[in-house]
Amino acid sequence: MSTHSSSSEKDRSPGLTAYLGKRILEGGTLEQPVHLAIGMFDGVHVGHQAVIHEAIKASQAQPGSLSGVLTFDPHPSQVLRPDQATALLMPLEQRVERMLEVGIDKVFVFPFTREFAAGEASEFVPTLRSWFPMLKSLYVGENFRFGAMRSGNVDTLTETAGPLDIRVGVLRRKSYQGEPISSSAIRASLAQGEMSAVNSMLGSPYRISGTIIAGKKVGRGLGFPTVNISWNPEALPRLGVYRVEASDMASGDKFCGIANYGLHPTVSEAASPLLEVHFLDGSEFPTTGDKLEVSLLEFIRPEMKFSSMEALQEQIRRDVEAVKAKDADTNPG
Ligand SMILES: Cc1cc2nc3c(=O)[nH]c(=O)nc-3n(C[C@H](O)[C@H](O)[C@H](O)COP(=O)(O)O)c2cc1C
Ligand SMILES: Nc1ncnc2c1ncn2[C@@H]1O[C@H](COP(=O)(O)OP(=O)(O)OP(=O)(O)O)[C@@H](O)[C@H]1O
Repeated sequence: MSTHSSSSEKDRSPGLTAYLGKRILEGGTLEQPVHLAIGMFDGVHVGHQAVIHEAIKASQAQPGSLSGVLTFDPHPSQVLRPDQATALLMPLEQRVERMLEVGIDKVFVFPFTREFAAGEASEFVPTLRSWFPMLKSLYVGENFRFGAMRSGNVDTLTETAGPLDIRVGVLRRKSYQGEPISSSAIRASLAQGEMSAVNSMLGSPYRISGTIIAGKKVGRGLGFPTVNISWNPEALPRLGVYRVEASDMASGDKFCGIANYGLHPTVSEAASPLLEVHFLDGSEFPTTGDKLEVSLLEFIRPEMKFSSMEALQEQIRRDVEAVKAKDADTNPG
């Protein structure tokens, strides 16, 4: 995307937005050879990463070219069936950040509209060419569908790209335990608390980032002080207790911890789930206002309503012992 784009270039690319690092560039076409991975990429899972790596490899083999991801926002389900919209694993900003971490040069976000969805499949590649005049290659998974009624598939893509001298790379679907990895499979495992499956399919621990907000200080009375994280995901993890690793986003300091994601029905039932973390080691803990990243490593048990605060306290004591033992196993010495 040219930073010096003229107004006529802007006219030709309605709303295509490119993210490069933290900088957001609006409008313009990309006047540079580019190799593109295409898709929604919610979660940026291991299968998505394989597709993205193909675009990176292609650009490395062609000096002077860029690797890019072309993705869409909002999610098609929000536009086409808003009453049953897909609950996403991550907001757009986190998705873009993950794709940049994976090593892509730029992320291009195109607004997904009903009009775009109704476009003929045969027009898809020519449209891409109008946004990226020097488009060299495209990478998708074998299940990629596009165009009106999802009528376009990898064959349509190859047939329409060939005459424009654009190479198409199609990747076999990556699997986990014999089943294809997909954003939907990860959402289902997350709802079941199957963190080993979630984290394996994602290729790295499921991460939450949020600011620490003030709590009611009940945890302190229980003997297990917690920090509350402001976080409202679309795809909900199973309510319960987790072994976590927390990282202070300003200092980078890491802390082993135990978290409860739930409604804390024993104390007073909350209207919506809250994530709270009790740190197990260190002394200078992050506090209210700090930004924290929390990785959910393992599901320990479901949240329960206890008959007394003493019973809850006793259970948390056991949870903490269990988590410390697992941490010791994971990081011996
Ligand atoms: C490891 C851990 C496990 C917890 N498990 C439960 C539980 O099973 N049921 C429950 O009602 N509350 C549970 N809680 C939540 C406590 O009730 C919570 O710490 C307290 O409500 C904190 O409120 P505050 O942040 O406003 O001080 C748990 C908290 C922690 C840290
Ligand atoms: N397991 C996989 N292995 C390789 N490529 C994949 C895999 N899953 C998806 N892709 C490809 O990655 C791109 C983005 O995938 P997309 O987000 O559209 O689908 P998905 O992960 O299957 O999600 P959903 O479950 O929501 O359909 C597409 O090109 C798709 O074909």
